[in-house]
Amino acid sequence: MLAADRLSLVRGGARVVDNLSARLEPGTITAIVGPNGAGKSSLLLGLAGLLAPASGQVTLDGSNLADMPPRTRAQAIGYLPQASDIAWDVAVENLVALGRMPWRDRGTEAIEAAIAALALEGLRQRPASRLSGGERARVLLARVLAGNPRWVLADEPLAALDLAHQLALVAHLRNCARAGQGVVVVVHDLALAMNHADRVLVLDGGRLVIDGAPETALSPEVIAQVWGVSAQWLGEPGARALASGSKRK
Ligand SMILES: Nc1ncnc2c1ncn2[C@@H]1O[C@H](COP(=O)(O)OP(=O)(O)OP(=O)(O)O)[C@@H](O)[C@H]1O
Repeated sequence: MLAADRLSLVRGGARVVDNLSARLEPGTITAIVGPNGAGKSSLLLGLAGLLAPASGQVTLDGSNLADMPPRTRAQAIGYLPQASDIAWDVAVENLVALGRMPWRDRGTEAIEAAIAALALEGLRQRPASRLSGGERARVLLARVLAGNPRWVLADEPLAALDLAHQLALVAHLRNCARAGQGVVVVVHDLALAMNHADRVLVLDGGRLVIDGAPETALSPEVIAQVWGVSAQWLGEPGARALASGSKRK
């Protein structure tokens, strides 16, 4: 269990996550959603133990993350930052292999599994600095998955992907969850959260507005309140589309 307990985070002197409590379950996919600047990325950093709490705490299976040796924490929690660039001219397969750093082993099996999961076989030898945005996103996620973390925390992993790769990645994250890993993703696409998450945390202005099943957390009332948009869900459960109307505020 990864839990935030009355967590507040401060960046640039401002409180960007405010007194937030949530208990995240392994074996599930949790989506964090909210408008721009709501504090989603900051919360993910806090949950990964990469942004120290101003107050409150984050615990992993009851232990305070802040007290955990960085290597132990990195073995347990894999973190994928939002749209990162790759500066080095390292080959894709070597970059994915860097995901084994917390373990200090070769971890060939885990690396091959990650390469296969993100369909990177054809790109193995390509210099990572010469990839498209979507390819880069897949390589960086493969690096996280190669570490076989118990928790996968990914900041907008789907944003740069085309539809086919989005669906493939969602299917892979579902497999991770089925295998017992905890998956936490920041997403902007509310339909992705509605259709594929087990649970949704809605943030606004650093505060947790609602935390619940997608149907509840992403009701038209919540969407109107948080995004200021009149919208309704169309279609069947698991294949819903959001029909948005006018901006309400
Ligand atoms: N490095 C930083 N230093 C200071 N303030 C920051 C920093 N990064 C983000 N912030 C501020 O923290 C607040 C929350 O930002 P955060 O990136 O967590 O929001 P977000 O919900 O992920 O936004 P987005 O949807 O735009 O990615 C914003 O007001 C932002 O300006």
